[in-house]
Amino acid sequence: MAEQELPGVLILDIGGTQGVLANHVALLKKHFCLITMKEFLANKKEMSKKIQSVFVFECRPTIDRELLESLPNLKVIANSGVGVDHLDVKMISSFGVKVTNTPQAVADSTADIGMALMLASARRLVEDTEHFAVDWLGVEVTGATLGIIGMGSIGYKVAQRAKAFEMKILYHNRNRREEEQAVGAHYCEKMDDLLQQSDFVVLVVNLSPETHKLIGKRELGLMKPTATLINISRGAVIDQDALVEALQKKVIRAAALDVTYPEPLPRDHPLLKLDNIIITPHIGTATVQAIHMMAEEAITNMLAVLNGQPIPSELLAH
Ligand SMILES: O=C(O)C(=O)CO
Repeated sequence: MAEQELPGVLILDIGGTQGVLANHVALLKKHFCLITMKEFLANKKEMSKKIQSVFVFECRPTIDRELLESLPNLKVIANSGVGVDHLDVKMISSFGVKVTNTPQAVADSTADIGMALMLASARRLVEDTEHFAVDWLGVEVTGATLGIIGMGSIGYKVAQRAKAFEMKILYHNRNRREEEQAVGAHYCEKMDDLLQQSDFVVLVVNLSPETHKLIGKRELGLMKPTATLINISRGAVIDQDALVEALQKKVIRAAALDVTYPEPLPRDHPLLKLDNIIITPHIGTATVQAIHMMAEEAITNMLAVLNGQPIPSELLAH
């Protein structure tokens, strides 16, 4: 098929690294005529009619009303990544445009980062050796109690991994999950119960008005002084000021965060001055395999919308 016959996809800010860009571009090119933001802005009149899909790389760019108004043939915005807190799904849906994400593609790599952070914090893998020389005892993950807040596809993958570590698994979720039995997870209807009982608490919820600052001073105060808080969801799920205070006063043992707000943190941020914290730069999906699968899942979603077929991962406006 000639390139001009393929449906047009506007690609928005495909992340930072050339590796990501090349991988996504190669896959997208098989099915779409690629239009960059630069090309779109240079020739809006012609390009706007061609564009039927927008491909968004993870949580970086947002889509505003003005862009939507300028794309009369737009049918789908495909987010590459699971979190869509950067997109106003309700507003986008009001234009008759579908929004999709990639929950399957990100689940393993993000769960791995959760486990990596838990182990690194528990066994103090990234502390400087000078400090380590005087105080080197970590804590065991094996047999400890893990509290998972948010049991979606990533939370469940964390539970599967934790089972292999013989952890006692508690979870809190909007709904009880049938799969809990397969991983031996116990449902805590009240998040407070989970916070009080867990040695490690991992946050895997979507960011929404309900989960914004879900973990604040009160919740940190409920946790054991020996407990560790791990965040692989979105930074704003934690009240960061409260976390700084809790870590300074040793209200909890430690924290390990793959996500913060903002990202990255300013160099003088108080979280960066603590020694009982590990911070990684939002690398939940930063693997060759995940990036590839995310593009594939996003493409499947886009093609389903354009071909009028059932959409595997559609997000509905609430
Ligand atoms: O998929 C996402 O939205 C992520 O942030 C994974 O880390």
